[in-house]
Amino acid sequence: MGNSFTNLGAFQSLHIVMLGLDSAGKTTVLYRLKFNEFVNTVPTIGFNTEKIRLGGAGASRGISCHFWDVGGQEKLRPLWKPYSRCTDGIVYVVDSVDAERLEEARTELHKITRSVENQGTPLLVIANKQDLPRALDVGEIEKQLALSELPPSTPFHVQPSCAIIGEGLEEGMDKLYEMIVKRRKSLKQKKKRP
Ligand SMILES: Nc1nc2c(ncn2[C@@H]2O[C@H](COP(=O)(O)OP(=O)(O)OP(=O)(O)O)[C@@H](O)[C@H]2O)c(=O)[nH]1
Ligand SMILES: [Mg+2]
Repeated sequence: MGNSFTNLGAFQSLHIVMLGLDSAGKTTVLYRLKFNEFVNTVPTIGFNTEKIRLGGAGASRGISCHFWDVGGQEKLRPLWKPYSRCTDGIVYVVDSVDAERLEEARTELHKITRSVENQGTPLLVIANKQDLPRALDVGEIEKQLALSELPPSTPFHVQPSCAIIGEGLEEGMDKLYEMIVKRRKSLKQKKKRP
């Protein structure tokens, strides 16, 4: 017997794209989720992709995801749009210490969520590097990224994390998964209506 969450997980793999400025910690998050250990990274030129079965004890446990982690350097950002097309969810990783570049992070995030193909796609913002002194808290990150100005159709959650030790990542993926399931249910109901 399964509930609607496990049923969704049994039949398909979720397509998740991971975006964010260079050095935010995307690749560290990717390999943390994949191997449950710290992997020393180099800047991503192009993208990394991994199929990952989520762990933890929450709603997303056992769910298969196909992650695309796209490099965040400025010259690579034109890749973000094609990689984020028709995904089930967007993970946007932010360096919570890099206050100077939060405005840039905000501009890029709003560009991607405004794109027609991404209307309604659930968004998980990872406020990463919370282990460092002077890391901005979730409320401040939410404000600086102007999340209240995202398109009203975009469900989002902000998750504090430290990708080095993996803190917060499972909770974040649970939230993203719950938003994805909710969206699928409402799309299904809309289709049923005459
Ligand atoms: N202190 C701390 N450092 C972190 C954390 N997450 C990642 N880092 C470090 O931040 C640096 C950049 O991490 P990456 O994962 O390579 O960043 P990225 O977002 O993939 O960067 P690009 O590939 O250039 O887009 C590395 O030195 C990581 O070890 C964290 O939670 N805390
Ligand atoms: Mg990378």
